[in-house]
Amino acid sequence: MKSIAPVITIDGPSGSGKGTIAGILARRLGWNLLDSGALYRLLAFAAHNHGVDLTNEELLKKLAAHLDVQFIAATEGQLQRIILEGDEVSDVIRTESVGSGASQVAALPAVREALLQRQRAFQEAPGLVADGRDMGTVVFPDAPLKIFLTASAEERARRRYLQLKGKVEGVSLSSLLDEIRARDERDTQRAVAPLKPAADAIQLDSTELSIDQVLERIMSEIAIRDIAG
Ligand SMILES: Nc1ncnc2c1ncn2[C@@H]1O[C@H](COP(=O)(O)OP(=O)(O)OP(=O)(O)O)[C@@H](O)[C@H]1O
Ligand SMILES: Nc1ccn([C@H]2C[C@H](O)[C@@H](COP(=O)(O)O)O2)c(=O)n1
Repeated sequence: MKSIAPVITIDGPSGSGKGTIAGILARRLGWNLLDSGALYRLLAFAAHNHGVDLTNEELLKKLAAHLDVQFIAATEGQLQRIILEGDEVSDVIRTESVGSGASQVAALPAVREALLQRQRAFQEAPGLVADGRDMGTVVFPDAPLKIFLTASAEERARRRYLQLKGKVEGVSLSSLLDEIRARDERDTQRAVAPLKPAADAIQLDSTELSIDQVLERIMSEIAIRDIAG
């Protein structure tokens, strides 16, 4: 009988630290990693390249179903790499404007449906750490550990500012805060798979916590559940 690999889901708003924590956790456990936000970002980026309007649900659904993407797992000293249609796009999909486009296409039911199986295919042995907005509520509802990671909008904007300062020209704290609030509004208010904690999720506010403190809390939940062997 095929055994089902365990999944740890980490959902939460933009800038709460999901991707950072999920990446470290996956490496520490030796598990697979699903950065589901990257799929929505890739779709928005590909739509822009192919001249597809971000409101054209029918065309976006087709594009999502045929997205030619490759995730190359992180190695010692090298972060995960993402290849779209043969080109490395790991960095270019991380801008706030691609994030905003991703948030728009993510509100379309046909797009979410088209990406569902692609996300579930990441559930392979020995286990999966999946981060996004609906990992615990929709994509992996049976996950044995679900984390809902938050932080205040001000702290998330501050973190993003520190991340982008010196790399992106003209970045400002107040515009980042506005963009984060707009994205929160769209992600929590949409009709399909809105951002919300699963009923059985552990809620973790990281506003006052360091990355190591967040990891420590999650590792203790993993130990309590005995899910990582
Ligand atoms: N607890 C923390 N304390 C301080 N900085 C943090 C913490 N967690 C994450 N960060 C930093 O905040 C920034 C945003 O984190 P990250 O990209 O992981 O957020 P995210 O929730 O995945 O965002 P998005 O959903 O937009 O991809 C990164 O620079 C990261 O190093
Ligand atoms: N499971 C997911 C993951 C992401 N999205 C949407 C909403 C986000 O604003 C956008 C970009 O995600 P990020 O890379 O910032 O995590 O994609 C979603 O709806 N569901």
